[in-house]
Amino acid sequence: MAGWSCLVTGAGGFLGQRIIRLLVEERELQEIRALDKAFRPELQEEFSKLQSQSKLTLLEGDILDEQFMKRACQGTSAVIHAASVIDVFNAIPRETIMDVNVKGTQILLEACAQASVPIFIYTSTIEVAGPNSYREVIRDASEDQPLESTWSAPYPHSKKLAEEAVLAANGWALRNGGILSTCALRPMYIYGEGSPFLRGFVDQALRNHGTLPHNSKLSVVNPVYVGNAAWAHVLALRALRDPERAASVGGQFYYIADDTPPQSYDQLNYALGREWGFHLDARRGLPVLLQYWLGFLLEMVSLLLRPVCRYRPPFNRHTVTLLNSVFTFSYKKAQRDLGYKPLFSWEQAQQNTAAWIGALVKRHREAGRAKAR
Ligand SMILES: NC(=O)c1ccc[n+]([C@@H]2O[C@H](COP(=O)([O-])OP(=O)(O)OC[C@H]3O[C@@H](n4cnc5c(N)ncnc54)[C@H](O)[C@@H]3O)[C@@H](O)[C@H]2O)c1
Repeated sequence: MAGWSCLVTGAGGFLGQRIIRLLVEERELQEIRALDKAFRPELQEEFSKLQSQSKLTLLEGDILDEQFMKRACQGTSAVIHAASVIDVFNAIPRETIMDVNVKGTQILLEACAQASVPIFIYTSTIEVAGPNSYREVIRDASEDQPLESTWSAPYPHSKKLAEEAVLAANGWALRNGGILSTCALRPMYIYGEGSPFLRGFVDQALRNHGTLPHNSKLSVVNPVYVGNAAWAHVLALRALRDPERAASVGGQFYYIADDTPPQSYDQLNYALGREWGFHLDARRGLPVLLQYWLGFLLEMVSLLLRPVCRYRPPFNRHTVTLLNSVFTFSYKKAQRDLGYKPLFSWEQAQQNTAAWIGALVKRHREAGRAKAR
């Protein structure tokens, strides 16, 4: 398949950008279409510098726009679908999340069938597998274990439905008589330079004399560095383009982790930020059981207030569970089928991320000094 092209949705996002940066290095890739709702001017400039290596086209638009998606898919050989609305804290209306994550994925699958795009890779999430209870310990789990999120919270629910739709589309007949091959990648929590979650924690700590929140002491997770999560997408693409491997990869899902040591979310933030004087909040938090039932109470308050106003609780049962569970996964299946091996070690990932946090701290201090003048 010499001279092929790839469409990446969500290409302006945290992960999508890294996928684009790796794709430009792929030999034989003639065109990359980077699609997002909007691209920041700095990113546009950065992408324009990549243009010399392969043709990179930016497409700004909504994945819910069927005509736009049909045009975006026309003449492309593969799709990496990373666009999504991520919302753990119920900040975004449920309908928006369901629309973008589920309907958007269905529109894209249909557009691929119409335009005879033979490869579709979906960026799913570990959250489609759970955790469902903070009391259940899941360590080093693999794809053979039947794990499925039972939460009706819009983010995990929508990602689960979208993943199901993608895997069910494996084997679809394409308009040109070809066959669609699909697979889904389920990255762990992703960290690294540009992470919107990490930026939130850093901003919070900067406002709070360097104190990082310490509300997920009990969690044990194995997060993945963004460069490694992006690399897994490139390898999935190579596997589905390889006629010998496509049959075994098509219709499969893969957990994507790396060699980041299992730790709590709090410990991860501390490991990444301690160089800049950040420390964890030393205060004792509420017992998890109490947090859980308080979360339930707050959900009820939000429900009762719905006819009058929109109240967004600071936490709920789902977030308490996410932040307090032992939930770690192995990447052996991705290693076996996709040849996945992390590109970055934990030390490199930590160094890169800490350097980015350092730049945020510096910018914050400079802004403070300018204000004081
Ligand atoms: N960040 C994590 O920890 C994590 C973990 C596991 C899986 N994922 C998955 O990885 C993918 C990328 O996540 P991310 O962390 O880069 O998030 P992100 O928010 O940085 O990127 C998502 C991108 O999708 C775009 N988008 C949203 N709605 C759109 C629409 N209607 N039309 C076009 N573009 C739209 C956004 O503009 C954004 O640039 C998502 O599918 C997410 O579910 C993320």
